[in-house]
Amino acid sequence: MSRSLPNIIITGTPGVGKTLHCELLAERVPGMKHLSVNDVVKEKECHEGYDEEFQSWIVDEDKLLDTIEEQVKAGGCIIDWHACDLFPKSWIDLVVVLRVDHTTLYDRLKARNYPENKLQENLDSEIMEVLLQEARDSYDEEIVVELQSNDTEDMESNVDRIEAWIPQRNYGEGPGSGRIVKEDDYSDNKIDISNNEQNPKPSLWRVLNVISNTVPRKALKMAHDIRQQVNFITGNKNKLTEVKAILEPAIQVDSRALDLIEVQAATMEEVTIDKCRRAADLVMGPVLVEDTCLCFDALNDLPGPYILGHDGLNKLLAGHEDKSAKAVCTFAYSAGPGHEPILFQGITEGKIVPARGPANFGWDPIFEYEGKTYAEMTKEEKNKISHRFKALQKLQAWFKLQLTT
Ligand SMILES: O=c1nc[nH]c2c1ncn2[C@H]1C[C@H](O)[C@@H](COP(=O)(O)OP(=O)(O)OP(=O)(O)O)O1
Ligand SMILES: [Mg+2]
Repeated sequence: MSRSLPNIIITGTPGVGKTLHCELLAERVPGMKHLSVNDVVKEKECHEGYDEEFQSWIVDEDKLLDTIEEQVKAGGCIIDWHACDLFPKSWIDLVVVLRVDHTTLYDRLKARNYPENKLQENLDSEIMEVLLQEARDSYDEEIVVELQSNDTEDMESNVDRIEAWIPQRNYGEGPGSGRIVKEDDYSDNKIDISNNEQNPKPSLWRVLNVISNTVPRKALKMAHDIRQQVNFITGNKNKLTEVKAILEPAIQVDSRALDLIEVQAATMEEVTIDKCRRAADLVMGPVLVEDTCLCFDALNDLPGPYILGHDGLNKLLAGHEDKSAKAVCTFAYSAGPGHEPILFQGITEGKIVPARGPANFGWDPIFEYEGKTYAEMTKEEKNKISHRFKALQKLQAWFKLQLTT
């Protein structure tokens, strides 16, 4: 079906200025209308509800396409959304991907009060050209244009260019019929992505976090599918609670309570590796295990894994001046039976004191760090400085790396 006015997608990372571009263009060009997908999704309820975990409306893509089909087929739509791959190729004549400098984007998102982590994901995504890549993967190369959008001058000139391209022909006659650009017109705007292949492919996790508050169902499903998960094998409920508090929601923590035999070995690393192998064999799948040691400097790192009640621990040090101690946490992750465990260790240095604070978890009341025993701290406080937290930080960094390589 041909149309006298083209359909244009204006896309890009949140904060690049999509909506301003769309509004300006719609004002300038008679017959062209701004179609904000965020608004349509909410007003026409083209969603399957709200995903609390990702803080996003889950877009029902079929319903969205049905809702806008008639309008789009008539032509003259300026489609405003951060995702573009769901619109049928035959509907679209031009895809404009707006780009912005990192510092400018940072300032804009900061002004929108984005939380720091979401802000960082958006910056990463812009740097990694996630949305440009999506546009290039979804449409013929010649209808995808990348334009800089750093200030009002850029915006004016972008809108001029798009406007100048509009009154050309009947659109929708086939691929590339709405070709806009002579390459050299835009050479100054082109970012060299020729070596993009070498960059780690941006993960869907990132793509998803880019999204402000509506998200295609497909993307959400993939995000849930690739969301990282561990099966933490432990007999200790307190450990599990802490591990969940530290890792979730980035990494989902499932658990099985199995009492694993801890072999006595020369080093705590060996103890943990052995425990991890046994666990992997037992559940026949990927596992995470952990072993905690308390090491007293005066006793040459004893008692190590041989932890007693805390009275006993205090008595051990009775004759010693030096009460300094290290809490050492060693996690081991195995991808399954036969896979070599990978270790992540965290150490917090403190000292052993007479018990203070509630006796909820092992030796928490006698391990003092910067004036407070673990037991005197809130959960949040402990989980920011503990041996367990430090080890899990390393684990998280490693998991993140697995996603991008
Ligand atoms: O943050 C901690 N704060 C206080 N006490 C702690 C902590 N972390 C471990 N602990 C205690 C529990 C156990 O008495 C011993 C370590 O033994 P450890 O073998 O690692 O733990 P576990 O046998 O209770 O659980 P698991 O099934 O994971 O082996 O130190
Ligand atoms: Mg144990």
